[in-house]
Amino acid sequence: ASHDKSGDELLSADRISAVAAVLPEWEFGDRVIRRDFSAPTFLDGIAFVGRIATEAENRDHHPDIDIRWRTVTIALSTHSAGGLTELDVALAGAIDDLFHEMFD
Ligand SMILES: C[C@H](O)[C@H](O)[C@H]1CNC2=NC(N)=NC(=O)C2=N1
Repeated sequence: ASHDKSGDELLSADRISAVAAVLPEWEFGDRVIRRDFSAPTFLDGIAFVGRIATEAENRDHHPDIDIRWRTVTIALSTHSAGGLTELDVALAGAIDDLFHEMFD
């Protein structure tokens, strides 16, 4: 599983600043990152969430998901570490790629 020792180390402050530069659309909170995605339609949003779910299962790393009509809000944190780890960074990038692949 991806939650072995290497994936569960909390990101350093330097690493968080570097990550913020490569994930500009994501909002960095204390211990969590969050992004709102605006899908073309409600059903597109649901399909997007379906793809995210498969990606999350494949990685054994799961986002918190909120769906309000066409807006899908994704929040990522590593619960077992109590904050942000490389697992969150990797999944955020994969979700950004999915969104572009589906709707660009
Ligand atoms: C047993 C399983 O590996 C763990 O419960 C995983 C599942 N998915 C997870 N997802 C997230 N976001 N944080 C975790 O700590 C986590 N733990």
